[in-house]
Amino acid sequence: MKKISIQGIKGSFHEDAARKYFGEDVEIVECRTFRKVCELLDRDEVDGAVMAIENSIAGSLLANYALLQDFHLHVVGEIYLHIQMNLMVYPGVKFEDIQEIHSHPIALRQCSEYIDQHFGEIELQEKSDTAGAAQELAREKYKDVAAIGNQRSAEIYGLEVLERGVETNKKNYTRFFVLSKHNNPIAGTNKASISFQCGHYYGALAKVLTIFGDNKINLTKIQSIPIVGKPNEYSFHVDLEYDTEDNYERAIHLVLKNVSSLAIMGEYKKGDIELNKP
Ligand SMILES: O=C(O)C(=O)Cc1ccccc1
Repeated sequence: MKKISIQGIKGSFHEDAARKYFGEDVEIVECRTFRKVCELLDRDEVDGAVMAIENSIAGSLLANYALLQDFHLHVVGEIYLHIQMNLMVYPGVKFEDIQEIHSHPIALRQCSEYIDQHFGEIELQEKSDTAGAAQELAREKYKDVAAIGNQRSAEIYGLEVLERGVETNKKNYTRFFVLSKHNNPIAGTNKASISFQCGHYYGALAKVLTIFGDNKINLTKIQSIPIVGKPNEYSFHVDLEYDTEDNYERAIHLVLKNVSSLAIMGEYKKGDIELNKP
């Protein structure tokens, strides 16, 4: 059975993402940090990893972009997960008993309107993942704490869901990368993630972007990342969608002549964002 490392514990949104991509037939390997996720992959102790890279509300996880670069990992796929949050308690605990809410900081932020409306100045505790908050609540049998997380964590840790859909914005998606240490090219790709640096002269970046446009390549994301040790210099991480691999290869060939360095992080099949799902 394939082993897939994730940050956080079983029940987290990372497990949801891994299951959406790989199905039930994988072993989830829990890691405390994203660095550990990459280390296990680098040491060939797992076959793949799933890592959040951006959220439609909170934005990019820049530290994860930096890890991809440091560990030279390959992006072999992507997953968009519709994030729905639930307010969960130890069975029997009532709404009026809740004195604290525990969850991942992004989850707390995404539910701030609901929390403000129903709990006002309640104490919020940040945990390293939503499922970890749920597990601790269940283990310690807290009678005055609620956790915020997904349905899977409520089921695994035996919590009662007091309210579903407590996220402020219902169009809340997180994008995850599927990572591999080894690059096994697949046929029929239509998306790529690349990273490049260009010189400090006028029009340098514009020239690169024009090449993509001229070759019918659709840029879906551009993210600048500071280069450690080189203040005021950045690398650009770009996601590209293409109709034909020929167009893509021609564009990359031309771009190579206009950048100081370029790395192809991966070519893969684009994930379905399912925007119209309820
Ligand atoms: O804490 C989790 O369950 C995670 O997988 C991280 C996360 C937190 C909030 C939204 C999406 C992913």
